[in-house]
Amino acid sequence: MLARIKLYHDFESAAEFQAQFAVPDSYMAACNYNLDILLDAWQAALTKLLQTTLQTGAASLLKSLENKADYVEMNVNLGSAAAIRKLNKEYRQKDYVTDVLSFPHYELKEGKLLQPLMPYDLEPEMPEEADVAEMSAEDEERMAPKEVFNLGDIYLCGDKVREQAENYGHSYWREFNFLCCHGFLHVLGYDHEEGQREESLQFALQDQILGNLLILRENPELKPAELIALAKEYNESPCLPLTAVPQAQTEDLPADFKSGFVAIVGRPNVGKSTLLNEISGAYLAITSAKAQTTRDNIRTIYNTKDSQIIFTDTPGVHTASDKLGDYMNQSGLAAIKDADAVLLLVDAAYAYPGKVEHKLLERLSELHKPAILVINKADTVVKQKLLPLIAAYSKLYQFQAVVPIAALKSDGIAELLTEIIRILPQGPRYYPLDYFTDQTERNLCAELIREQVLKYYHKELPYGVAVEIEKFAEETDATGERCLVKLQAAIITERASHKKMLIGKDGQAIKRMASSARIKIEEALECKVYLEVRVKVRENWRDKSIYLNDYGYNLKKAQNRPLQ
Ligand SMILES: Nc1nc2c(ncn2[C@@H]2O[C@H](COP(=O)(O)OP(=O)(O)OP(=O)(O)O)[C@@H](O)[C@H]2O)c(=O)[nH]1
Ligand SMILES: [Zn+2]
Repeated sequence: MLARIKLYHDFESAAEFQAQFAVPDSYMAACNYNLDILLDAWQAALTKLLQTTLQTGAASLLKSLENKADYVEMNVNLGSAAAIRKLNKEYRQKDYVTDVLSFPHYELKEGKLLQPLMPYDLEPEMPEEADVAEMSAEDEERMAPKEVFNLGDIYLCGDKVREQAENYGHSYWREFNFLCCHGFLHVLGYDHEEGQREESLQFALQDQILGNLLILRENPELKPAELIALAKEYNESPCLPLTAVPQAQTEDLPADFKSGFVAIVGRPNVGKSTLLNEISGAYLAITSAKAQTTRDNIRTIYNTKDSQIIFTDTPGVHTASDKLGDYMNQSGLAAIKDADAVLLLVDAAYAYPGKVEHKLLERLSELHKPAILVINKADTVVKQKLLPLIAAYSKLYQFQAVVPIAALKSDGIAELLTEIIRILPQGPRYYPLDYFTDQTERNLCAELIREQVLKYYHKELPYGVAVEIEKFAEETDATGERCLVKLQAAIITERASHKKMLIGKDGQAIKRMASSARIKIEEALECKVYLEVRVKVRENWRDKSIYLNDYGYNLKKAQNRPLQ
């Protein structure tokens, strides 16, 4: 079984192609303005992408096709902005240019056929006539009709590839591959718009597939020699072999394997992020003594032989006073909706149910969610104090368990994990064993800088700060190990007066802050780091959707990509 790409476009010349598909000049120059060479190189890349996508995200489909299909293929159509806009209007009633559109031929859900495979699902293809009178056995084999399984079409808009690559500050190559991968996954029945679980799954797969192919955001643009090498590869082998068993999922799961999504919710400052870090054994979510530290959902994956738990740390639910606050609350509530179980975290010292807890419990009842009451910071009170507290909560909700812990001291974590696994449903291992978080290094660096801002500055200043990583460049040593990361970060603040305070007299304040941030980042990335920080003022950014998007606070992640 082979993976095969059918590549289509209706441009007349290389010049028209370059203009309409917004191809960077470096690509055109690399292939000497010969369109055939460029398309061969893209064809090679897309075939690899299809091979990896199928093996990573459609093992079940490949199993169904094993010994039946000779080719599993995808049509990739390269279109102008106008052509994509027309399709988007015609098929989705959306009158704007979008980046990629997908049209599946079969009904698939997450890489599985929803209906059994029928003989007519495969299309026979006659090989070109051999020009010989007598055929050898080998020729006959070659001349036998081939069975083709055509998955569907994606339409890619070059203008958008160019535009988004520029907006996200990565290469055209990364964006091109990202969008095609995104489109392929839609054709295979992955849909991030359906809910948080679907979103995690699709985005984790995207990361994993592009990671396997080493098509990373921080990589430079494709080099001319690489483009030529790809074109050559395509001419040598236009199709790539498909194996039905994906590399990452060869494990045989026990029949009673349990898995699920677990949301950690509660008011600000109860220790949600501390608990997440404790469970992951890594520092993924920044923490601080100040309330409202976490702004976004962060996931970590906990694996045992018989279970997989996907934890989501959420921003504390509070009374919001701006759009950022709304976003934070919605993130928390959305995590509950898609969870298989919920941990309601409360602080042992101030735990009596208040407005926030009532709101969260209301939500849990509406959705009939199994929940565990987790009383954190148990180290700060005497044991007797816990009993009346437990009684007060038990009146409000039928908890599956009540577990006192001290996240900061690792107390009670094992008991908590046991209780969680007990109440989880049977299910698959959603993520491969080596995937443990959706936190990216880039985002973690931004968060570690924000953590130091929370530590070094007071009053309302830190709450008005966002951090943007403008440059993330890596250097490797002779053995290929990463030895240096050069970071350029912008601290976004909402007022000119805050900018002054951030910088401080002679830049002392920002230097001190940046130097402790650098040390934290070096610990996290395990290599030397150069950090350059500057301050930008964006008036009232917390209340402007456009800035919230820019700084990564967007409920429809996919970095704000429209549904394809
Ligand atoms: N004494 C004690 N302090 C703890 C414990 N767990 C967390 N803390 C402290 O509580 C503070 C808040 O912890 P975070 O993990 O940032 O709290 P959070 O719930 O994530 O807060 P937000 O992100 O603001 O919603 C930090 O100063 C932690 O060190 C604990 O078990 N015992
Ligand atoms: Zn937090």
